Amino acid sequence: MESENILEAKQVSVAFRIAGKFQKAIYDIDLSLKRGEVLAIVGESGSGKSTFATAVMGLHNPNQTQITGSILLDDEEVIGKTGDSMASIRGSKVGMIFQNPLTALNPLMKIGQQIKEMLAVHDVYPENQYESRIFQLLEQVGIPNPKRVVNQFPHQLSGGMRQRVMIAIAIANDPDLIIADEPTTALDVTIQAQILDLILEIQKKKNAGVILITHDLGVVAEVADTVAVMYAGQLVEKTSVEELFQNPKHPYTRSLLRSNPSAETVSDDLYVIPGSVPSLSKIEYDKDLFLARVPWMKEEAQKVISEKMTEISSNHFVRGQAWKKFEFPDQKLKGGEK
Ligand SMILES: Nc1ncnc2c1ncn2[C@@H]1O[C@H](COP(=O)(O)OP(=O)(O)OP(=O)(O)O)[C@@H](O)[C@H]1O
Repeated sequence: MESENILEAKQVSVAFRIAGKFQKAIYDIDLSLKRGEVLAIVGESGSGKSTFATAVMGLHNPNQTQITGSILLDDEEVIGKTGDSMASIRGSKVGMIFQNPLTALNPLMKIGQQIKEMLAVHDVYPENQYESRIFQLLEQVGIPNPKRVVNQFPHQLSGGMRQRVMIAIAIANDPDLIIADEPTTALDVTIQAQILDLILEIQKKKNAGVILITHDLGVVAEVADTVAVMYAGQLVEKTSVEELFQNPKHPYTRSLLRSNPSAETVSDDLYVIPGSVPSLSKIEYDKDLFLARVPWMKEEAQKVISEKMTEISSNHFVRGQAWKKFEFPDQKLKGGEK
């Protein structure tokens, strides 16, 4: 029987070998995703979102990376799998859409051939169906004139068309989980909504799970069911999209929401989080990671951040206790909110 959760990640940590020693980039990530749902992972650049996604895909170099914990994809353990055994999962159970199609696609190979290679790695479709499947996919992702496109190279297509091709490759073998890592960042604003709609259309049709990695909280509000906020390699808050926007708790989440342009913030009041995510060598988990980023947190609150996530209400998880004492400094907001 199909398991309800397509992804079940428990206590996932990833460390990279840097200058001869392993340094952790993500710590004890617990995340799960049901079929048919969209999980958004948000956080600033360097917070560890892609490192987690790459672990789910089994794409980290095993000689340079230590991964611990458990990642079940449709009940099958991914951690520890390499080579052919991982390749057979990748593509058939999980497909990934990368930020930049130009670097993800092979510049020297025709589009049709690239899709065919993906089909050939798996036994989902028999060889005599490859050609019809390629055309079916190109049509599904909205490529006009697929007959011409199969014989073209990536550089001959526009950015939006390249991203559509990458989506076709990612879904070629009908994966149950689609990971989209900033799938629209490299595209023109006008094309962004079309690509996002396409991903969601495919997701609904297949009842697939989607992990959407994005900086764009507007997109999150629109499409996500669950949101996980990451900072410096840890999850700091995880809950339903409604709860996150209506009742954010962690000081870092609240700073992120304040720093995003939205209907509620007057543009002059847009908050800028000071500093940036610390580099791996500077992350010290026995010290307060948030001090530099949320500087007005009360002194006692700064001391009580623990490393544990607690379920503060049904399905609402927050790291530490500091949120209980956190107050934003006065900021002018529309509607007189303080
Ligand atoms: N292969 C690697 N070797 C060493 N360090 C790495 C490697 N990949 C990522 N890192 C480091 O791990 C941390 C997390 O990076 P990651 O790319 O996962 O963040 P991110 O949240 O996805 O950022 P972005 O939004 O910019 O993609 C960063 O400090 C990054 O420099």
